[in-house]
Amino acid sequence: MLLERVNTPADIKQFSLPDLHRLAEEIRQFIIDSVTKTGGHFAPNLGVVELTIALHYIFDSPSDKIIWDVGHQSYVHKILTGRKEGFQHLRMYKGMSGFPKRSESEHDMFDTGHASTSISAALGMAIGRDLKGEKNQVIAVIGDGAMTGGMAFEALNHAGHIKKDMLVILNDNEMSISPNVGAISNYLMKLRTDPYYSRAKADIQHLLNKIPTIGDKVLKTLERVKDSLKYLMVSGMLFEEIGFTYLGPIDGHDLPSLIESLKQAKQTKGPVLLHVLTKKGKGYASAEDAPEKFHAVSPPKGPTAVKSPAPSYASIFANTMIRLAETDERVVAVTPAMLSGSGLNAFYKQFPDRCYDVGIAEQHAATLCAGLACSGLKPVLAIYSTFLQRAYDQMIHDICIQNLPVVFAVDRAGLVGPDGETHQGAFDIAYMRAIPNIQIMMPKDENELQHMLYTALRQSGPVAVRYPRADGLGVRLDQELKEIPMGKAEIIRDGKELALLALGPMVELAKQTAERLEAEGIHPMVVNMRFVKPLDRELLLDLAKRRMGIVTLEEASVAGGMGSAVLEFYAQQGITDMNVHLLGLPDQFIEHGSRDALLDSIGLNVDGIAEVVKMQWPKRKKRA
Ligand SMILES: Cc1ncc(C[n+]2csc(CCOP(=O)(O)OP(=O)(O)O)c2C)c(N)n1
Ligand SMILES: CC(=O)[C@@H](O)[C@H](O)COP(=O)(O)O
Ligand SMILES: [Mg+2]
Repeated sequence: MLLERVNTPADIKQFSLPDLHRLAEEIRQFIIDSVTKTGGHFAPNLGVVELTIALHYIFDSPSDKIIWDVGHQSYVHKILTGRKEGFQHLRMYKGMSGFPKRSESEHDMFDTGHASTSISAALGMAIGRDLKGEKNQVIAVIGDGAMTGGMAFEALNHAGHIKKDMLVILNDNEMSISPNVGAISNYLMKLRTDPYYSRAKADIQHLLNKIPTIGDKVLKTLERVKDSLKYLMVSGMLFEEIGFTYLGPIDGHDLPSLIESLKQAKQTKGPVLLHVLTKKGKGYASAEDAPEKFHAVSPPKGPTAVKSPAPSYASIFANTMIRLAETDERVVAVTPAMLSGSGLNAFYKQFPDRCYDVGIAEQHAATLCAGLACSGLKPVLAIYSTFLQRAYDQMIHDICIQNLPVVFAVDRAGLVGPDGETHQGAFDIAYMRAIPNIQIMMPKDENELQHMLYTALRQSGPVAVRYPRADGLGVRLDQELKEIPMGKAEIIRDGKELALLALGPMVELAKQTAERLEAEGIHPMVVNMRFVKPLDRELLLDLAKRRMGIVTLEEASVAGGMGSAVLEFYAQQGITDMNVHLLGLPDQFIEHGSRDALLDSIGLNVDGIAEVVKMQWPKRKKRA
């Protein structure tokens, strides 16, 4: 096995072309065998096997810097840079990350996870190199999906202007997670499929090469002729127009042309964009046929695993959206490239003109919703908590200042697990709560989610409904959707002495903890807070009147979270002697791992909460 001999990129430099082909086959099989066992991003990595081998064959990592946009396609890079063994624990707690991590390897130049950052980072490294008088290469590998992100164009705009030597490799497989969307994607299609342009370009190049050494002047003229022909044949060579040398498109699975093109790119001054055509899922038939389904795969459920009978929150969101859209034609859904992740495929099928996948463009998605609301529609922005971070100013400037009725369906709120720090939905309560006019709620289960969505669409201003990346509790779904009184909490069980104020999935945890404490003579009240903004003032004042201690529970950053809101409330009321303890996500980025392992690691479990309660209220006697 050649792969056994590869522990650093230098190990492949001496390989012959047949060796490199064999290595590609071995790596592809390694990914299939390993990732189908552990779960992880699958089709994207099968699509970049040859590209990554060619990159490490031509460039010298880590002195040459390779940045992987999104980074979900960096498994081949990790295999070639000495981390084969890490795949046994891919994305597991304390195991290898599924994304590039500077802390993991000297070959990982930039931590990624969110899309469209690689060109900016690469340009920064190119400027840094030149200021320090260094000579290394800088390469950004960005997919056609990530290229729909506005930030990518901000970087292209800057790079094309200041003309630093750098290489952008556009890995074009016509897919985002779903089929890629937008005019840029159509443009790339034209470049991909315009045989006339690529043939004529080859003919001209052949002609130029055939003419014995000719004076620079003539060569420059002929180059201009070639370029103007290029312009003529593919109108507005977008990348050339903004200052890049465009190379390609080339077959991203053909090692000789990859190697040849990378050599050419390496010798070309200024910013270069190499357009590489790949097949997402290459080498695994079902992934090639269904790259969306195989974008990421889950580990096989063990023989003993019981399939949860409960639907996922995302599926409840999607089904409720269909119900709401059927009865109100103003309801419109918008998603920034997460159609399947948000569960909206069926909605799109039923309402194709009321469902917009805008590409990886969260800022645009938010302000599009503002425009839709201004025209009297009821837009629902289906967006992951972590990706909503991209649209923070749009929330404030375009939606909340104008107090527009936009519903934010904030999915993946709380710990998402294996995707780690870049994807945990930790901060949305803190970053939304400070914005005037917005209302924020979170259901305790899937039945309450459907009622909250119904309630949110009946509000006259912006509302966020946040829910986790999880299956529901398997509770019965009410047939009739009903309005939940805004700002009204639900007392699950009364109690004495202290109250557990819980949000979302923490309500179930609070109930289990209360049962545990009963046996220890402690009888906590359990409250389903339902709302972060507005808080249930009446409830909080009553707790103060009853001299109750409080433990707040949320799967969100404690800093700025629901607990902070409770503290602020009492402070504003001049009630200064409340015993309030805040539990939630600590002031650190939460790494990858299963959600349960992560909750245990921060003590957000029955044991952890019970410990805090007994510490805070130690005086209870044990039952005789
Ligand atoms: C800002 C942001 N929005 C959404 C996502 C979710 N996401 C992860 S990969 C992906 C598609 C990327 O497509 P492309 O760049 O073409 O890579 P491919 O999977 O095709 O290799 C999306 C939308 C993300 N990582 N970051
Ligand atoms: C890399 C990326 O950002 C997406 O593929 C993300 O991992 C999807 O997350 P879900 O699996 O929660 O839909
Ligand atoms: Mg793609």
